[in-house]
Amino acid sequence: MTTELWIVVAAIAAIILVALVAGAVLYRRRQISLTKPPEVEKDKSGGYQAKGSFSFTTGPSGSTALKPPPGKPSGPAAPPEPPIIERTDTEGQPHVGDDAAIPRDAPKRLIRDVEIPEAPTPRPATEPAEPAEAEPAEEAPEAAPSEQAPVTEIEEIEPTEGRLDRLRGRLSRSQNAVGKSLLGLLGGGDLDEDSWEEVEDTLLIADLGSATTTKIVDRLREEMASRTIRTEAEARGLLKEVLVDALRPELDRSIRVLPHGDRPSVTLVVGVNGTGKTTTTGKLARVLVADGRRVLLGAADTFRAAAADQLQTWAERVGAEVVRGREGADPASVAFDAVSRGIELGVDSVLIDTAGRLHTKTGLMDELGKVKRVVEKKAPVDEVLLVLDATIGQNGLTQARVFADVVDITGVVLTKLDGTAKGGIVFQVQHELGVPVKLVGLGEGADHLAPFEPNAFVDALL
Ligand SMILES: Nc1nc2c(ncn2[C@@H]2O[C@H](COP(=O)(O)OP(=O)(O)OP(=O)(O)O)[C@@H](O)[C@H]2O)c(=O)[nH]1
Repeated sequence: MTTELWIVVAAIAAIILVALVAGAVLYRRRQISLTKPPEVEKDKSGGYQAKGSFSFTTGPSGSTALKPPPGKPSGPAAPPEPPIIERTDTEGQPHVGDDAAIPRDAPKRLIRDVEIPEAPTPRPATEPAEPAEAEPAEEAPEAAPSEQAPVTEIEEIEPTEGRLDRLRGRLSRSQNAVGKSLLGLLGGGDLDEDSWEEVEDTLLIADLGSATTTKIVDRLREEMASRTIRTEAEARGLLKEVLVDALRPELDRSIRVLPHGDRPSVTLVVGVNGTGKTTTTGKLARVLVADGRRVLLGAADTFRAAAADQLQTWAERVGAEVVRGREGADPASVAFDAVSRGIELGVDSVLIDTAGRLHTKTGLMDELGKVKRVVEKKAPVDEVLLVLDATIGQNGLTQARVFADVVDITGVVLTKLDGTAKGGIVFQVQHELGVPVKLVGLGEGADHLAPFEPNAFVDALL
């Protein structure tokens, strides 16, 4: 009897023990699944690092014409000592740019929409084509479907010669009005003080600014006193001469985008929001490709996701390479990667589109300075193009001054001259900063970009 009781007690104890062990195992398993986040963290940095170096390769010419990096054997084992993304924000502290306003078209995302990155793709050193395909899945999950099915149809591009002549009709009508009223005033011969005041007002209204206006009026007065101007044709001749001189035709307006033999040229495109930086970068790429150049576009506008998509579309249309970063990535790192990639691929020109930034936000301006400095660790920046919206008038000059201080602009692109712009800002920017206007945007069309030529510009004005 007692023995039986002991057996029953032992059996119950054994069952309880088994249940306890099983419970503990299950509990541990649950715990393991809960403690996965560290791996997710690892993915984050890995995904970020791999991101910048691979473009969404689109152009067939780009992938077939891959050149091995200069002086590098193509052994697969070599660890990728090419710049594994020079991360400049590893400290995890708030940094410049954090005070930025929300981009104008930023989609609102709920927390459940934010996708955790996949496992990191190892960064290959020698065959870039393969991972480039794997990248899109990781990049901006909410982005346009075009990423899945890249547009590969490459467009025919009109030759660039004589483009300003063809685009002349697109210069805004308001500019013609300025020319007309000036001709009307000067064509009458001797001018009284009221008429000179009117000339002055007309120039001021056309955004020439007071310094340039005074200079032009003084010169006109001088010339009118020493010549006989009786007809509108004579007035036109004089006015053209004076205005062209004021546009400083001696300035070097060549765009430094040709390669250096062993490395591509590097161009930074900067400016405030919405001036037309991305559009201009795309248009410039078209011009270069039309001239038989290989181009890589760097989408360092990581602030506005749509800007990178927009640039990618431009790249697809012309068959250029593109390097873009994850939304919110460090723009300096993306720009650095774009240049590294351009060197690896042996392209002729790397054009880097930067995020629009208000010149009044010092944090954003510091960030831009950083972009340039970081890029220069890889290759010198040949051209810094400041894109100015011609319709904003005087504010353009203020912007130009600040940008010139931060990144040493080498040229200005004046966009939207087809709109309500008066164009007088050309005179001011050049007069004040000594930086030439090199290109003008004359519309939203892909080929609506032209070199700036003082003669043709004044002709259009008059
Ligand atoms: N009419 C006209 N519109 C232009 C010209 N250049 C650009 N645009 C338009 O201006 C708008 C803004 O151009 P974007 O290229 O997106 O400007 P962005 O400077 O890159 O903008 P952010 O990335 O927000 O800083 C677009 O609708 C362009 O089509 C131009 O020369 N003429």
